[in-house]
Amino acid sequence: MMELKSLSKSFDGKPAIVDLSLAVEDDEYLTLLGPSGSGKTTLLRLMAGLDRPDGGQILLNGEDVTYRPTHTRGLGFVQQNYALFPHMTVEDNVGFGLVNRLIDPVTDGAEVRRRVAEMLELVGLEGLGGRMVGQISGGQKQRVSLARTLITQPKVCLLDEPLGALDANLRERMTIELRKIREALGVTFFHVTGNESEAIAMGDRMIVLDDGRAVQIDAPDVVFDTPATVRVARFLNAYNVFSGTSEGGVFTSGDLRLPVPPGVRAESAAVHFDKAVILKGDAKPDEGAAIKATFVASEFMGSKVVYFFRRASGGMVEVERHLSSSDPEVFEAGQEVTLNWNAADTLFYDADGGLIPPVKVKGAA
Ligand SMILES: Nc1ncnc2c1ncn2[C@@H]1O[C@H](COP(=O)(O)OP(=O)(O)OP(=O)(O)O)[C@@H](O)[C@H]1O
Repeated sequence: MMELKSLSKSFDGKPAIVDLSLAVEDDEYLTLLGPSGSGKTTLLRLMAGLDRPDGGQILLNGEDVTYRPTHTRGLGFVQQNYALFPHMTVEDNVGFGLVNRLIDPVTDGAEVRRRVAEMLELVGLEGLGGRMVGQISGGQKQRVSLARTLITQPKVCLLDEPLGALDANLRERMTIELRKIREALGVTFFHVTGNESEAIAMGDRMIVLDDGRAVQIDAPDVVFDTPATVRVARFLNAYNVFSGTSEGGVFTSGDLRLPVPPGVRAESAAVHFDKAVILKGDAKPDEGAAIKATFVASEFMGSKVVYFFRRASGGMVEVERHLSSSDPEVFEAGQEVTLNWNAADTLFYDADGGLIPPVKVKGAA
């Protein structure tokens, strides 16, 4: 098990990691999601021993490794740019770490070949061992990079945006394969991503990093159902967020009016893209939340369609429909609609952006 205790790191007086604590369990798939500049790479570099923290501790199985050199930590690091040797074959790249490591190098050529072949098979590269790195595709380079790290049998494997350079199709396939490879080896993966769908699909748990702080650590479905802060809700790219004010038990944002428990001062409301129904013309909304909007555009994205509307009171709203549940609806540009959802599906956030724990309120279905 790896434990991070109150880690902090600043660059030129500007905090990059702030008081971050986390326990990474054995045999788990953790994803770290955060916007650009939130400190993801910095955190990985601290864990790997490539940078020193200003404060805090890193423990590996109870042992303090905070200032131990990288190669003694038993960690693997798959870097963003693959960092392969272009003048070597795939086989030599994969075997390199095994042959050249400082501690316990493998010197028996037959043993190296056997382990390289085993690893190439695991990552789906059998038959390509003799190719030069320049003669394989981006997705294959990604696998070589992974194989090269995994062959050294790390206890924890750090992956810095490992699928970032791949096209959407390949990324989807590798998402499934990474999970399978991890499960086959029983090694812990700590996978950094800026992509929210990747974080949901891959991990047993996800950590959301915002401005150097771990603002939420939970199972992916919990993060998606109840983002801990309004910034997380925005960042997940799955919620419409409305800024407003609360008075006398009512939250108001333009024409949106929603009951909130007395004394609650919500300043933002968020509703998931897939919660609203779209009512055309004069159709009366159900009780609950309703806003007037006009149709702007729609976008087909594989198994779903996303509709974009402009609110009468300003700002854009998105509604998502999964095509397995209905055929796509057709709207004309500028067509007036009412977006209507169950008030109980709304999350509220306070002035500091913190989630107000959901409670049943009057008017909610
Ligand atoms: N060596 C450095 N010197 C000075 N500032 C740095 C250094 N490394 C990172 N930073 C700063 O620390 C903050 C966090 O950077 P980091 O690279 O960890 O973010 P990130 O979440 O990995 O971003 P991205 O997704 O864009 O790679 C940023 O403000 C960055 O400018």
